[in-house]
Amino acid sequence: MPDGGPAVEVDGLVKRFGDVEAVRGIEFSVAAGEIFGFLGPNGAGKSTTINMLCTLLRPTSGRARVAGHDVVSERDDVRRRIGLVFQDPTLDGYLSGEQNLRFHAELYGVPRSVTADRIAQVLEMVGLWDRRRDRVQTYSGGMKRRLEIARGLLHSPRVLFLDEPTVGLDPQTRASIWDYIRQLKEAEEITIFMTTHYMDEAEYCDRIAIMDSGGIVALDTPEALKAGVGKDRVQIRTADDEAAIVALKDGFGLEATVAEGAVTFSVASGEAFVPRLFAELGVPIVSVSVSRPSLDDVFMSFTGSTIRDAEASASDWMRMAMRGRGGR
Ligand SMILES: Nc1ncnc2c1ncn2[C@@H]1O[C@H](COP(=O)(O)OP(=O)(O)OP(=O)(O)O)[C@@H](O)[C@H]1O
Repeated sequence: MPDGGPAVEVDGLVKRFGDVEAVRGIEFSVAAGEIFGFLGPNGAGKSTTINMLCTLLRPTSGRARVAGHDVVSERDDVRRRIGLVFQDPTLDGYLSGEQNLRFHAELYGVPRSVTADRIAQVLEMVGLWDRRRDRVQTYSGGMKRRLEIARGLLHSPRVLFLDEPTVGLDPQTRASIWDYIRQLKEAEEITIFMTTHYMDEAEYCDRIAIMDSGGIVALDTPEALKAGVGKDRVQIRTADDEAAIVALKDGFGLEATVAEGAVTFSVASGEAFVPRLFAELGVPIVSVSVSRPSLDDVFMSFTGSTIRDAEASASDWMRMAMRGRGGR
């Protein structure tokens, strides 16, 4: 990558599948050394974008450069400089962890003289050195994912693409994978481009792009995105929720609903609003909590649904589509 150049540069990138425009002319760049997160509901176009950046899919139009090289005209240069960790595991279960890595090193032309050291280094980094001689089929889900990350790093890529690196793992394993990702950023000066469905994980990214219906609808740091929502979430427990909802509407012009067992609404400067609420609501308040906007609120404000609702409706749609095809 030319010194100081962006790790990923995308300009007017489009991908069409027949009538479906999966990616509609997106534009962004990722600086070297960033952890960049891609968020969006199912079908938003995230995988299609990543696949184009990884040279696995040819763009319909537009341009993308990864690690300083064009993904179409300099495909092999891009491939040598990227690491991939995708959702579908591609490890060989009959081989040991170490053998899997050795095989990959040969495939990528890692010089023989450095292979052993490099394998030891990445296995140590993901905490699998002690299990290196065991067959991969005896590994837990989390260990397999860690081995995949080690493999993605073996040839010292400049950009590591991670597609849902922690999906399906328990919270503890997710947390440890994130520890590795952060260590990695420190140790290898690598750029990390990832997709996730977990909002708490998106918080760890330096910047986030939210994708919806083939376009990028927001792109900024998690803090700036949250600040952009501009409103705090207030939840009150009251003696009479129905009366409180009416009083909020009539007295303050606020739309409230019951969520998580509490009357919930959004207001600018929530903490400053609370004294007024106690003084003027006219319905006894039992307790109150004020929270800053979360990335969920950001996602909601740009896509009109929570990421969980978006997933639920996508799976409902899939079910309906299956029924429509007689796949009941
Ligand atoms: N090979 C393909 N042929 C036809 N349509 C496709 C193909 N791949 C993706 N699509 C369509 O392109 C759109 C974007 O899909 P994509 O997989 O990129 O979304 P996504 O954001 O990665 O979703 P998910 O979170 O489910 O992986 C969808 O409408 C999808 O049906």
